[in-house]
Amino acid sequence: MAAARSISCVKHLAESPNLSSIPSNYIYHTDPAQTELQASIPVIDFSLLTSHNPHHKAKAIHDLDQACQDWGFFILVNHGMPEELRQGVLEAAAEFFNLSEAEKPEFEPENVLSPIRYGTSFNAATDVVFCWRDFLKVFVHPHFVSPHKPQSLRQLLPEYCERSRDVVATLSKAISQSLGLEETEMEKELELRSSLQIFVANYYPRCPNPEAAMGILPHSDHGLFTLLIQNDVGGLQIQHHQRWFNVNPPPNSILVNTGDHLEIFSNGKYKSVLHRAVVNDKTARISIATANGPCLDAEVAPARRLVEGRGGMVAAYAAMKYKDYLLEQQSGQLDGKTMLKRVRIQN
Ligand SMILES: O=C(O)CCC(=O)C(=O)O
Ligand SMILES: [Fe+2]
Repeated sequence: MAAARSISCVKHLAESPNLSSIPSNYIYHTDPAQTELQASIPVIDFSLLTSHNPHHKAKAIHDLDQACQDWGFFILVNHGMPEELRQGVLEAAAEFFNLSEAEKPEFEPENVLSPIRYGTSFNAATDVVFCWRDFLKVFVHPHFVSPHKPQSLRQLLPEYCERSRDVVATLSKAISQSLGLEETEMEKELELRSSLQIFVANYYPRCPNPEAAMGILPHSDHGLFTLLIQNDVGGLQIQHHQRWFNVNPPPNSILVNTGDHLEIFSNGKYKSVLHRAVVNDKTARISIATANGPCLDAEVAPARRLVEGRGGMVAAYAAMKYKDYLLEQQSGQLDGKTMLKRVRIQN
């Protein structure tokens, strides 16, 4: 059922003929949006993570470990995702946002756990500063749903999401090993067979004052790994050593970032990374961020074998059900890593 009050999307606002500057509730005062710094993000050759050559595989796992520790971000190449599928999903997302204003309200949600959520900003009900962004979020696993239109999205979504989960399954095995655990330990403890996967399409229209607005405010993602693709328009920035860096991924690659639940599971070895999206005055940007987390009912804590026994580390995070974490994080305002700090134990 659609929400009682229809939201006003930023795409519609941006396309109004006389818009020369952004309304004041979109003005972001905290930090300048622009930076000259270009990130040199580590590149991981995905095919080597499943190599039959043990040296190649060990080297790839080592590189992944370093990338997650240093940046919390990496570029995946040789990932096996067909280029037509990547492009097709981006075009299908564009078609969704191009549906008429009369066609989209049926996708407005009742609450933050509704399986299909079309909206604007982050949480328009509570946001103080609005993001220059419209979004579509679809819960695609463990129970697959899809908006019934556009047809192209309905057709491509199952394969895109399944292939993304395959990528994440391989990453989870590699990360288990780089934590010194058995290959399947993460999968078992976090019940990844019923993992929550959310397909998020972001639409950032052209903006008349790009330096004063923000597409998505600084945040870390709640899950384990987010897979990100974009149309050929840049805008993603990540924080590294307290400074913001632009990220310009090579064509045909997938960007991956680590989320809060990887930080918790690894007991702080792999910190979730702060990122945000800036906007521009030339071209609309579309990104697809597929969030891959534990099972909603999993009680997440640092991996048991890391913290148990005599030689174990002290647990730095309290256990919390993923569903409760998600509900709390998504119900408020997007605010850096505030939610993660709530489960962090001050030792
Ligand atoms: O659009 C981007 O590059 C980032 C999107 C993002 O961070 C998200 O959807 O969580
Ligand atoms: Fe994100």
